[in-house]
Amino acid sequence: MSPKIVRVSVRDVRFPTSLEQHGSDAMHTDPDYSAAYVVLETDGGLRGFGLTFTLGKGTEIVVCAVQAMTGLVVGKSLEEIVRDFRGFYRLLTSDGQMRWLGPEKGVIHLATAALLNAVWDLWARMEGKPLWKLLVDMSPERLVSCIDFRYITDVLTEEEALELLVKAQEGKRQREEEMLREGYPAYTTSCAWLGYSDQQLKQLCTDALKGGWTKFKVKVGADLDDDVRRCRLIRQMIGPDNTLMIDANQRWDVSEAISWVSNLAEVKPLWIEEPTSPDDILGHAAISKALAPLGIGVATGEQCHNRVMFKQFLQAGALQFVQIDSCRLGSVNENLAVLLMAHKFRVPVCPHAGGVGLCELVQHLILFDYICVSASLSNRMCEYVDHLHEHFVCPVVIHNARYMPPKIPGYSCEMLESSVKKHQYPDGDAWKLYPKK
Ligand SMILES: C[C@H](O)[C@@H](O)[C@@H](O)[C@H](O)C(=O)O
Ligand SMILES: [Mg+2]
Repeated sequence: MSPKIVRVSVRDVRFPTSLEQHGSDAMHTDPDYSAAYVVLETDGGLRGFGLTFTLGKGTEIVVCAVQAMTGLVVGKSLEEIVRDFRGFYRLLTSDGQMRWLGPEKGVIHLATAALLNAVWDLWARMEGKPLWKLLVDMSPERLVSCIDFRYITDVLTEEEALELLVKAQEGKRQREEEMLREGYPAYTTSCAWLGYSDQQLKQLCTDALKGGWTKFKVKVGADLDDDVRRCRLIRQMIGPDNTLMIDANQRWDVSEAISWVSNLAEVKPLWIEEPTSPDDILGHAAISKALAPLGIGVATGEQCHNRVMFKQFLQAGALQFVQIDSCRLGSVNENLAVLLMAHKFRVPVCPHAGGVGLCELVQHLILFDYICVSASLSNRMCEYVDHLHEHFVCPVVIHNARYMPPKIPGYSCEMLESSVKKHQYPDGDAWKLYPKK
């Protein structure tokens, strides 16, 4: 008997990370890492856990959006959902009235992600597998049946997607064993948030180097002199052979981005991330073209709201690194579409992670990408941020700067109930201590 979803609960959970400037960047100066946290309850007692990531204020709006959608989920059995997962994805994203609030972007899409992440978690638990393994063991036919190809068939048809997946079956077992043995390479963003002092930067960088990290991302974009000083400092500490990336979080206009980044070329960044508006595809293309001679690529995706946007970024040659996000796109379903398009265009995927729960979630997707889609580690790495893992039942495991594949069934985003209770906004005990925003 397939479990039937009988109740959906959603809670507003916030962590006061802004107190210590964790997560700060040129546009988000005081983020409180937060989540709309969803629990699906079934008649058999099995539960599914999902979330979408937010920065504090406004999480209550996402919670409301999830509540508005629960009628589409309650009463469905897991079997009914996954038998036609594409249809279920469409049901959530194409409701004749609610789609007006998106479509497939903004708050309503974040809510879709939270709900669908919980459904995937439920499915993986039901099968007794971690999500990445559920995906790895699925047939190519089953995988493509989860994807909504609407609006992307000019670039990727279902038949082509199937072909790509069938081709990538070769060597799959060896890659799975390799991942279980060695893990997936990661980079760290935790050393150089914008609000950290030079002293902190140095200390965190020293610790990270000791811990085996070789790839580092630095926040830039508020003040050029500060950026030059901070980036030189980090480059000096990590040496010429380690990798450095910079991230401006959408701070600049197009020409400003080109000149600002040219001024930082001496520190040899592999990429500039989110140089300008996340919606400006042609702007990113112009930046990519201007920076290519300097050997600097453009990375973006954490605020790229759907597969249609990614399609156009790829068509326009506007990015050289695709940064999928487990909570911005419509969960695994839409991420599968983007992984396959990126593979077709031969653009490496380097997922966005961090926040709260994003590392836990996205590790599954990138493991699947390597084992079953890209079959390559060249120019690829997954972001890692060292905050808030202690609140999860199955936190990520990092060894030698690599994500070790999770072994426990599910999608890894179940939080400890004690943490949820304590950080629930606005009544949790934690928020009795901290000033409310
Ligand atoms: C507000 C957040 O911490 C962002 O700064 C963060 O997601 C960042 O862009 C990243 O790439 O990790
Ligand atoms: Mg970023």
